[in-house]
Amino acid sequence: VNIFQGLLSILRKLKSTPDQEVRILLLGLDNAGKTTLLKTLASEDVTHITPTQVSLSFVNIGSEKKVTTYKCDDLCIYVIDSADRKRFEETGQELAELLEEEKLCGVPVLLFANKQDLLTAAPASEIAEGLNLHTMRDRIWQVQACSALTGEGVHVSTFCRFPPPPPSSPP
Ligand SMILES: Nc1nc2c(ncn2[C@@H]2O[C@H](COP(=O)(O)OP(=O)(O)OP(=O)(O)O)[C@@H](O)[C@H]2O)c(=O)[nH]1
Ligand SMILES: [Mg+2]
Repeated sequence: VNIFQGLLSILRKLKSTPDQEVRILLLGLDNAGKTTLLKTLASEDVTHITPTQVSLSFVNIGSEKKVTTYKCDDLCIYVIDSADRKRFEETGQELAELLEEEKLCGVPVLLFANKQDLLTAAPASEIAEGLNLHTMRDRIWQVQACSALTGEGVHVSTFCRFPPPPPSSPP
C-alpha cells in the first residue's frame, strides 16, 4: 500500500458517499519533482484505483505559471525540492499564498520534502520550521520526507503521523 492509496482510503472514508470522486491537487515549483513523484506512486500497485475515482490536477507554480484554474479539491499535495535552498523562500511564499486561497480553505495539505537522497537536502523538520508550518491550525497537514527517485518515504507505513483534524475552536 503506498502513501497515495492510503490517503485515498482515508479520503474516501471521509466522504459521505464512498464512490464519490476524490480530487487531488499536486503542486510545487518547477523542478520540485511532481512528475517523478507521480510516476513513482503509479508504478506501485494501483489496480484498485479506477480513473473515475481519482482526479489529479497538476499545477506548476513559480514565476511564470500561476495557479488560477483549479477547482476545490480534497487534498493538496505540495512538493518541495529539499536540496534547492536557494528557492526555499520562493516556495514558502508560493505555499503561503496558495493556502490563503479561498478555494483551498480547510483542504488538507501533504508536503513532500522531496529529494532526500541528495546529500545537500534539508531535513523535513528544518523545512517545516522554515515554512512556519506549526502555525497552521485551520487544516490537517503533514510533512513527509521522501525521494521520488528512489521511492523512499512514499509508503504508507511511514505515513502514520497524518494527524486528526484539529478540534474546532470554541465560538
Ligand atoms: N535526486 C533526486 N532527483 C529528483 C527527485 N525527484 C525528482 N528529481 C529530479 O528533479 C528533476 C525534476 O523532476 P520532475 O519530476 O520533472 O519535476 P516537476 O516538479 O514535475 O517539474 P516541472 O514539470 O518542470 O514543474 C528531474 O531531473 C528529476 O529526475 C528525487 O527525489 N531525488
Ligand atoms: Mg513535471
